[in-house]
This record gives sequence, structure tokens and C-alpha cells, in this order.
Amino acid sequence: MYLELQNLSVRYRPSQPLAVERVSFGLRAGEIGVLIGPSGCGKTTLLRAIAGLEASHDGRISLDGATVSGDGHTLPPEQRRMGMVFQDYALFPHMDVSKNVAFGIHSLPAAQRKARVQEVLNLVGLEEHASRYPHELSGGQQQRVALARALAPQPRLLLLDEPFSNLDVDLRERLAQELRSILKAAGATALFVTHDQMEAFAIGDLIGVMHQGRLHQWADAYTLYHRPATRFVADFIGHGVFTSARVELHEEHGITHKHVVTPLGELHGIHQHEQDRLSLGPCDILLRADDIVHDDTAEVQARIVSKAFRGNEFLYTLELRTGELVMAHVPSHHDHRIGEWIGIRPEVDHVVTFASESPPG
Ligand SMILES: Nc1ncnc2c1ncn2[C@@H]1O[C@H](COP(=O)(O)OP(=O)(O)OP(=O)(O)O)[C@@H](O)[C@H]1O
Repeated sequence: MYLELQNLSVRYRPSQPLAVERVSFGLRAGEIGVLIGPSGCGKTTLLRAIAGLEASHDGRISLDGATVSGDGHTLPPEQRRMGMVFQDYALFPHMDVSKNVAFGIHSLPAAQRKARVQEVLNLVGLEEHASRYPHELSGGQQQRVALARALAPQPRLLLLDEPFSNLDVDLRERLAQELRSILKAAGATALFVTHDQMEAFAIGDLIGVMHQGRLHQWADAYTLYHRPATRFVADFIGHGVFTSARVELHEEHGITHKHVVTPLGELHGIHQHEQDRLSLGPCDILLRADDIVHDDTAEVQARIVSKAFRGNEFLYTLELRTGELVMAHVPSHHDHRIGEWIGIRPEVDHVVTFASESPPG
């Protein structure tokens, strides 16, 4: 691994719990990792520890085969050769774009410096704006200057801490895609912190979900969504609810399968590798909004409790006759009123269950 963390722990004060607790993950050169989690889960602390701005209490950080921190040895931040981009762009207001970008490469000879500034401005699509001042740029453009400035010295690792959080939602979505292309074009290895799933999914090759200082899962977006390792990840990623269910044996044509009995009906045809992980008896099953299909002919009826318009679809929150709540994505031409009963059926491709937490009965 190019960047590797092994059991990294960070504590601010002896009286405080660990802000980062035994976190391990790896990134290959050229990969983009994203840390996501609710406020206070330790994302920024972890990023700062990698940069050397926060001392680690235990564990090891290595970069490109060498230990950066661990075994009582720690490299000062300036010797780690890492670049950082923060949410406040921190551009120098009295310098134009090219001077801002050249800031970290003063040691290069003038001609090389000029060429490198040109190169990174091309990369971020701001070559036309080289002589503008920060106040003459939009928020998104300022953030791209900050990115160009961080990339200019060819850092070994780029660390980005919620760089888009001051920007509006539409712009964030576009910039997230752009950022990924820019980082890939630059061949940069990067670690990005956000609390926004859309951003994490748009940017990351690998995504780490953190909660209370711990890394619950480190995986690609598809795996996080369809095979959440913990209940917290299942809850945090995507829209869904847990419903009590039961795994039972079912015989068909002389072959015995496991199936899951849910308040929405029985789920059959579960893939063999998922069957192997299911244990018989009560469980809680994750029902995502895209696992529930609106179907007028379905036996199960549910009452619309609330709905959110999302352009091409509604996200309906529905109450079953049993009182349980589920969510469903429904194409937006099915515009039903709150309080109306609609037919739904489950269409679950990936069965995700956890040990039952529901009271028996
Ligand atoms: N300088 C500090 N001194 C003491 N405790 C701190 C310090 N900075 C952060 N903490 C604590 O460490 C924990 C992790 O904070 P951190 O800022 O890393 O979380 P975060 O996931 O980045 O949150 P956010 O998304 O709100 O930025 C929190 O409990 C926080 O209160």
C-alpha cells in the first residue's frame, strides 16, 4: 500500500476518550479515499494526524514504504510533503491567481515555476484567469485555485477537508465530479473528508465510514451500500429502515432454501452467497427505498406518511398496517396524496440482515 494506517489512535487529552481509535486502512498510489461520518466522529482529527498536525497516540502511518509516524518516531509536517485543501480557501487576497498557485514552489527556478503554474492551472481549467485576484472569482473557482496551489509542489499525498462545504449544493455536485477528474489527471493520491454521501460516492475509489472515532468499514461505494459491515453503516448510507423479519427454511422441488419472512411478504430467490450468511430465526432486515416497488396490484398496502419530491421520483415514507415504516422511491408521475393507501411489494436484490434488536413478540 502507498498510504497505510495501522491501528492509529489519537487522543487530545488523557481525560477525553480517543478521538480516533485503532483505525487501519490502505490506499494504493493514485487512489482517492474518502472519510465520511457524522459531525465529531474524528474525520478531521484523522486527516490532521496524517498531515502531522496532530500527534498520534498509538499506531503507525506509513507513506510510500517509509514510516511517517510510529515506533516513537514522527516526521514533522513540512517533511511529509503532503498538500492540504481546507473548506476556507485561504487564498492570499493581495496576490493574483498565478502568484497564489506559485506560493509553494518558490524554490523552483523561475522558468520551471512558470511552467508548473501554467500546467496546474490548465489542469483545473483556470488558465484564462491567471491574472485575476481571488475576489474576482466565484467560490468554485477560488476552490479550484486552492486545489491548483496544493497540487503545484507535487505532494506525495493530497488531503482535502470538506473543501466544498461553503458552496451551494448544485455547485458541490458538479465540483465533486470535476475534482475526481482533476485528481485522476494529476495522478494524485488523495484523502478527502466529507459528511456528504453524494460527494463521497462521486469522488472516492474507497470510502471509510467513521463513527465515534472508529472506522466501521473501508470499501467501495457499491459494497458499502449493498454489504454494509455494521448496522451503523447500513443506517448512515442511503435511505432505508430496519424491519423485524425471520429467516426460515423453505422446500421447493425437493431443494431446501432459506427465505426471509418480512412484513411485506416472503423474499425468495436469495443468492446462494447471501443464503450462506443468513442464520435461521429472528433478524432485522434492511429495507432500502429502492428495495420497495410501488405496484397497484400488490397485496400489501401502505399509507403515505410523508413524501419528498426529488425531480424524477418521490421518496415516500409509508406505514404498513402493522405500524412499521418503510421507504420507497416511486417514479414522480405516481403523485399520490399523503394519507392515501398504495400497493407495494419488496424487490430486494441484496439481502442485508443483522441480529434482531426488536423486542420479542
Ligand atoms: N483541539 C481539540 N481538543 C480537544 N478535543 C478535540 C479537538 N478537536 C476535536 N476534538 C474532539 O475530537 C472528536 C473528533 O473531532 P473531529 O473534529 O475530528 O470530528 P469530525 O468528524 O471532523 O467532525 P466535523 O464533521 O464536525 O468536522 C470530537 O469529539 C471533538 O470534540
